[in-house]
Amino acid sequence: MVVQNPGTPRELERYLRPENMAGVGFDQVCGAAGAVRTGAQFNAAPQILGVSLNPQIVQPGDVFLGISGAKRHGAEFVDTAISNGARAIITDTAGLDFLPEELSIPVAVVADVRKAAAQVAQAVYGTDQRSPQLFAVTGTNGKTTTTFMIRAILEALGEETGLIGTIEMSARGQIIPSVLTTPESTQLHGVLARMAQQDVSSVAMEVSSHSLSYGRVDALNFAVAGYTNLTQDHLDLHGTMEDYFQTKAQLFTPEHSASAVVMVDDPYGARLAEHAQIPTQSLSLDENNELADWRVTDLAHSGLGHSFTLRNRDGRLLRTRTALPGMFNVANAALATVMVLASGAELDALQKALDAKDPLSVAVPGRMQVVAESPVAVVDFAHNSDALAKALDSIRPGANGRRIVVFGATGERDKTKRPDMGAVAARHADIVIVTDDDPHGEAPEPIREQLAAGAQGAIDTERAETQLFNIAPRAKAVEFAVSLAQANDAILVAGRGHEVSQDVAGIDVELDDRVELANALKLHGFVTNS
Ligand SMILES: CC(=O)N[C@H]1[C@@H](OP(=O)(O)OP(=O)(O)OC[C@H]2O[C@@H](n3ccc(=O)[nH]c3=O)[C@H](O)[C@@H]2O)O[C@H](CO)[C@@H](O)[C@@H]1O[C@H](C)C(=O)N[C@@H](C)C(=O)N[C@H](CCC(=O)O)C(=O)O
Ligand SMILES: Nc1ncnc2c1ncn2[C@@H]1O[C@H](COP(=O)(O)OP(=O)(O)OP(=O)(O)O)[C@@H](O)[C@H]1O
Repeated sequence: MVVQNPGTPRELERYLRPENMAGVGFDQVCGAAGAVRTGAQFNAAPQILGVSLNPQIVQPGDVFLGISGAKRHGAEFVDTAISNGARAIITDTAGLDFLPEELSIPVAVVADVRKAAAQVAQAVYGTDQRSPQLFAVTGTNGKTTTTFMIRAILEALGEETGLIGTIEMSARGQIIPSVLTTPESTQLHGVLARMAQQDVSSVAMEVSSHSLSYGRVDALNFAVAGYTNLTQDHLDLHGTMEDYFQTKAQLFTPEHSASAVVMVDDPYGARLAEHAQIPTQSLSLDENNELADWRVTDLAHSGLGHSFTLRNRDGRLLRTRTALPGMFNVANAALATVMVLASGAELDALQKALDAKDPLSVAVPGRMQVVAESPVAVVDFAHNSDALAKALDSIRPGANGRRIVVFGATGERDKTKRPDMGAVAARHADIVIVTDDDPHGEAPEPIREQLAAGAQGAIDTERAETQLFNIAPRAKAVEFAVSLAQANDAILVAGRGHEVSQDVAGIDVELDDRVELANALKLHGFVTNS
């Protein structure tokens, strides 16, 4: 079954199951997860065909995992799970209180259902027996881009590949829409078993800090884990940068990964490499960093892209290029290349694949996507300070041209980053237009005001020449940016990248920055690339 556009989460969930499941006895599943059967009346041990922790999308034959969430307990929804075909439930002691006295399916109890979920899924889907080789990429920025590059290199080497990440999942080129950056463990083991059935040999996967916090990647063994960088984001979940770092660091332990490649150009990367618990190769963009195992040297810029040499301390070298703009994409390209090498690829074969197929120039939807050349008009996914600064530095206006930026901030997510995003925009752009991103359930005006206050602070103290505007809705802000632009300017529309809708108070409104920007450019008489 090829799912190009699953219409609902239920259809997607159905796809994430391997085909022709023989089933595993519930007692065997409980044994694997350390779950203890409870209730004398529950003697049956049904065959389990799948796993879900979302009662709404339980599939017939599933074991339903009733987790204790931040807002609700999943066991509250056991009736929904049963009506969708759940054959058994595993929950915690708190969950038992929500179960009706007369229950038609067997129950087992574990101390922590989230932790047990990966073991349950592994037992049901047999991923301990058969799974593709896994590449994990973590870090604040660059995960999606690096995984796209790893997939492209592996394909250039002739492998059948899979991808799991923010934009999409894919198996042998078939696109499977993605809901989370890193899916729930219950879904991950299912999709990996499915990929193994399709003879996918290697999978490049994004590992978010949320997924490490919630144990979504437990019971997976990564051949190579890659670290991009760590800068401020997600403090709503982590509270402090130290907690954020320690969460990411879990990936670089024998429990999760066999080997690692770490960019050591930020202090957290340096710490990670220094205290490595698994074989780790360090990588730096600084050609003078003699402590790094791999360095980027002989950097040359051509057009928007770059060519460079990856040089190891032991004398090995690879010459390659990426057409993607921004020095950060050199970092992503270098990381992807060294990760593939660390997985055992031969240097000569890799060099030939890089030369023949140019895999590091792979287009990544909504990442530094160039919509027009004059003015330079770019849509990018930058949604934190570091990415915004780097994306703005990467767009080059012509002589005497200005940088114009349009951006917002997501509602109900890390609010602490907003003032700094505003300040960064004011420092790196000449015209700053704050607008809406995904407000979710938050009122959009205060979000814009917090961004604008940050920008105003930097204007008052550092850069009086920057002009600031606060404009909503987003389409109007984009059109306003273009109305101000001259042919030698550069416009960056940041924050939403590949996304095609905006979540306003729980309602998805159609909105694609690439379409809005192209339409506005045409309206004002500019030529676009589409
Ligand atoms: C903040 C966060 O990550 N929340 C996750 C967390 O939610 P929670 O603890 O609040 O769960 P809850 O809403 O109390 O629900 C508990 C249980 O009751 C069930 N329930 C709940 C309510 C209801 O009406 N009906 C119902 O059945 C739920 O299905 C669940 O089984 O546990 C849920 C179940 O495991 C996750 O689905 C949920 O992820 C939500 C969807 C989410 O948006 N997560 C994002 C932030 C995330 O994980 N993002 C990262 C990338 C971040 C980045 O880099 O930008 C990712 O990997 O995608
Ligand atoms: N190595 C990097 N360092 C800093 N910024 C980067 C890097 N790579 C990409 N970026 C910036 O971050 C944005 C997001 O890139 P990408 O989607 O590859 O990262 P991500 O880690 O997957 O992000 P997210 O977790 O939010 O989906 C890009 O649009 C770009 O502006």
